[in-house]
Amino acid sequence: MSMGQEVRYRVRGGRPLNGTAFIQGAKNAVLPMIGAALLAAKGRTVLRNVPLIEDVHRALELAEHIGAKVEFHEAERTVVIDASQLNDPERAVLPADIASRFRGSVLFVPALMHRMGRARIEGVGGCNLGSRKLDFHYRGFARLGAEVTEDDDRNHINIEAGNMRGGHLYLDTPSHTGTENLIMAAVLAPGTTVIEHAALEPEVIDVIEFLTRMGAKISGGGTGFITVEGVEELAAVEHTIMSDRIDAGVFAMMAAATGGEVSLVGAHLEHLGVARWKLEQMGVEFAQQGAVLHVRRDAGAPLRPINAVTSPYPGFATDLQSPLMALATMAEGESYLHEAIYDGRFALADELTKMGAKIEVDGTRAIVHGHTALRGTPVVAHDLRTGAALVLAGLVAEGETVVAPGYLVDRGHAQFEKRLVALGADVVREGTE
Ligand SMILES: CC(=O)N[C@H]1[C@@H](OP(=O)(O)OP(=O)(O)OC[C@H]2O[C@@H](n3ccc(=O)[nH]c3=O)[C@H](O)[C@@H]2O)O[C@H](CO)[C@@H](O)[C@@H]1O
Ligand SMILES: C=C(OP(=O)(O)O)C(=O)O
Repeated sequence: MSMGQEVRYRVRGGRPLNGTAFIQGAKNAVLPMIGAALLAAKGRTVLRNVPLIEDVHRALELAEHIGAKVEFHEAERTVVIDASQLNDPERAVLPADIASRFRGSVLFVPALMHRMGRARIEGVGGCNLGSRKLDFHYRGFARLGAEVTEDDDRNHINIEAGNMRGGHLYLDTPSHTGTENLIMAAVLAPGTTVIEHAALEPEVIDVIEFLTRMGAKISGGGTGFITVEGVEELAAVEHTIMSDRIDAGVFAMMAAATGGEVSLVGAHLEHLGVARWKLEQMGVEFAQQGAVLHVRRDAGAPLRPINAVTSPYPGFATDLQSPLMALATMAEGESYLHEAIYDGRFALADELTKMGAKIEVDGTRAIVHGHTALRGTPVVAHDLRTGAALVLAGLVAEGETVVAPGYLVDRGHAQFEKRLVALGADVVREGTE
């Protein structure tokens, strides 16, 4: 990593978004798939529609660090992974300097356990959203036969895989990466594994499809009750990653905020779950035209306020709660938001307040008093979705909004500046990482 000037997004508001945007491949599908590709002891995996985001760069660095050969053909959005040489247990380490920059690093643990017999986790990152534990993951690995211990002095986690075998697992809440990680831990463990209270997110289904193509035996995806029959080995295969529903939701809300009309290539309305209905109630019009989602909002009609509570899929996605809060500042009346997944996602309220919004926060509930005119000012992206939400706010604010650190936006949105400029926005991304 070269340390240049910090990346920031400079946004000047007042232009409606119009035209066509390409929705990227899903961040939350590609990260587990890179982890899954490392389970294949022979051959080369080809992943298509890979988003050009920082989290993917970190994941590929991590894959190389543990001994995989990786090619990222960026123009083709294609990653080729050869994991045949993962045989040095000394390298079965997730070092803090890479792994603490993204949460998806924890998705490498099953491959380390199965291929190298052990895993050492020196750090796991991701967005700073309050308390985010990994206890479901570790408890599940232990029930499958691994020995999980923590270094008292440094908070490092050591996992000895030993003889893994199927087991009966459950999740306290339907954790997204928890479900993926337990499936990946079970696919090569002899015997039958049952995972109760599993996540239903479309990305989890896409990961199950990918693993199934590799030769895994998984049933019950999308039902909350998953059964895995362990197999002896998995093959390297080709897979095209589904489109990113959060990226699609952000672009739809940007079109709504600015009173524009956009075609989102690759976006699927059914993947938005409850978010679709909430946005329609606010006055956003959707039309699915085959594999293209058309979104418009009549600039002459006021945006209506909304109530939303975040919950696992198909509930309102927590990752869309931040842009919804920004959009709610533009609605005529009081909106109520309840963040039921994370206890630290309302740092955005203070940043929007700097721009002129009126938001009352009480723990994990917020009331947004709209409509308020927003004005541009320097604001802090505390996490990825806060960053995207502040860019959204900047698109309607008077004057210039400067959003930093831009790295957090780049963690999850590919070529954000280019795609927004193509829609007519005045956005400049400056600085280098
Ligand atoms: C890389 C990835 O896919 N990230 C997504 C994934 O994160 P991630 O998979 O980390 O989110 P989870 O679904 O696991 O988290 C849900 C809740 O469960 C808690 N929890 C989770 C695991 C655990 O072992 N113990 C525990 O207490 C978390 O702190 C959180 O409050 O799903 C989130 C919820 O849809 C999204 O916001 C993230 O974008
Ligand atoms: C919380 C998010 O990501 P991560 O789980 O990778 O931190 C997110 O995508 O908004």
